[in-house]
Amino acid sequence: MLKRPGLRHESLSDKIYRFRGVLLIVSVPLLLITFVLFLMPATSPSQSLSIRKVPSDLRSPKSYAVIFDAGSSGSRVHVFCFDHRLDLLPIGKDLELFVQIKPGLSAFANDPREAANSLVTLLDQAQNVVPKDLRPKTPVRVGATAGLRALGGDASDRILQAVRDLLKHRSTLKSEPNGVAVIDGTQEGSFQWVTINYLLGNLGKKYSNTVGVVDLGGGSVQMAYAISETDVANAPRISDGEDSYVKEMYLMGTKYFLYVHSYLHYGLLAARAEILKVSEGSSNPCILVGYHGIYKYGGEKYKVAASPSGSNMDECRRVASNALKANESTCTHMKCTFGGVWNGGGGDGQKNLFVASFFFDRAAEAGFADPNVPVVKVHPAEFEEAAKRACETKLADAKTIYRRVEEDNLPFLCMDLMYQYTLLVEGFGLDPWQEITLVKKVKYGNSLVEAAWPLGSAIEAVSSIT
Ligand SMILES: O=c1[nH]cnc2c1ncn2[C@@H]1O[C@H](COP(=O)(O)OP(=O)(O)O)[C@@H](O)[C@H]1O
Ligand SMILES: [Ca+2]
Repeated sequence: MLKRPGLRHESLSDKIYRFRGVLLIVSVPLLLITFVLFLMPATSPSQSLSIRKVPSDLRSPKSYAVIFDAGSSGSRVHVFCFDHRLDLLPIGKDLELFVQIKPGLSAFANDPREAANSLVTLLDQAQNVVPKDLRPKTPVRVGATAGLRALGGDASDRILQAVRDLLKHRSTLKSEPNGVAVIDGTQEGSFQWVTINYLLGNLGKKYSNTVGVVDLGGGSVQMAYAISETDVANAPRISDGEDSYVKEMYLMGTKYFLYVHSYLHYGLLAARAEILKVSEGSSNPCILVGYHGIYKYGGEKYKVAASPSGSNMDECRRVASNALKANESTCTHMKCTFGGVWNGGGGDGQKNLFVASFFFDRAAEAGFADPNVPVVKVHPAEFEEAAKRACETKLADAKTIYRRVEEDNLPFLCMDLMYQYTLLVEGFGLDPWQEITLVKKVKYGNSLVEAAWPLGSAIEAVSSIT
């Protein structure tokens, strides 16, 4: 595991004896370097964050953080307030300020100013809950996820620049050098893991007592869980430019090795496009009968046509599975999820899985999770059962049966639920009857806090203030 470059001592010549003074001078720094290398792990997981409690005398008793989540389907702002022990303090009657709007920044691809302006109401509300004197000390971050990731290049840079300008002119909060940026998927996944484990009170415990997380966004899906140090050695080497599979983190005095991977284009809304591509040119077996239209995603348009005989769960499963490329891609690692991605090796850090975002939303809309209960235990099989029911429904009837589903989403209900089942079981290799926890919010003290990555980012932002 550890690199220990040894010093070779050979007692072969008088020369060495003659130059012993020089050797002594050279060997002291060499020994020091050897000692430093000895302390470093041989495999070098990319380090992501280091969170520690800061003694109260080093900082004010309260620290605020303002985190914007520029998601692919909407923008949100979260404001948190921490005490010196890094516990959450109330903001008003809640433990966070959380406000959201739709659509996300990527919907304004051709108009960066308009994109930035869409954040104004969020910014004003966020700033208003931070006491005036603390604003210049309060970090503000804007993390854009899959929407801008997929947009890429110039368009994304221009939007981010417009957001920087907005913050500069309209806020007195503290900007960090790289505070407005597209965050990479592994960061998003690890922040999500930190959020949930922080709220559950798991940080500082052994890795085997933490929970794993899956976050199904619109554009991408992330999985993250802690693995043992011995499993780190099994992590496949990755080529330049790829994200490393393992992040090393120091949280509340404990070192964790986090397996984390983000799958771009496999968020729920992006996957619709992938599934429609599989059936391109003909009808799609996942679409509720009675629907013909266009699906727009990421600046592209896809023809959507239901099969005249209606949607069919088994055929829908086939196209969903096809879109996931679960079986066809070559897996060069011991075990893969899909698309040739290492599965992390499993283990105790994954036995409890907290599954968030669209998994929760669709389960609630399909009627097998209570939308008013923020944490619900279910089995992947329930997504399949719900898919079966949805796939047997005609669009004309769906409106009255599924009152919680937004009209635009109705034609896709069979597809969404079947995709979610396929992703969990074929993609991530879960047992259909394994218990998983759907999560929207987590109880912390007497309040509920959003189970989303911004809290992890806020914790990092305030713990680096000294
Ligand atoms: O802070 C949050 N609280 C609750 N749900 C959230 C939050 N952030 C995102 N979501 C859920 O995530 C899904 C949308 O994902 P998003 O727009 O963030 O896509 P992305 O993560 O792929 O960019 C929706 O189901 C939305 O309700
Ligand atoms: Ca998200």
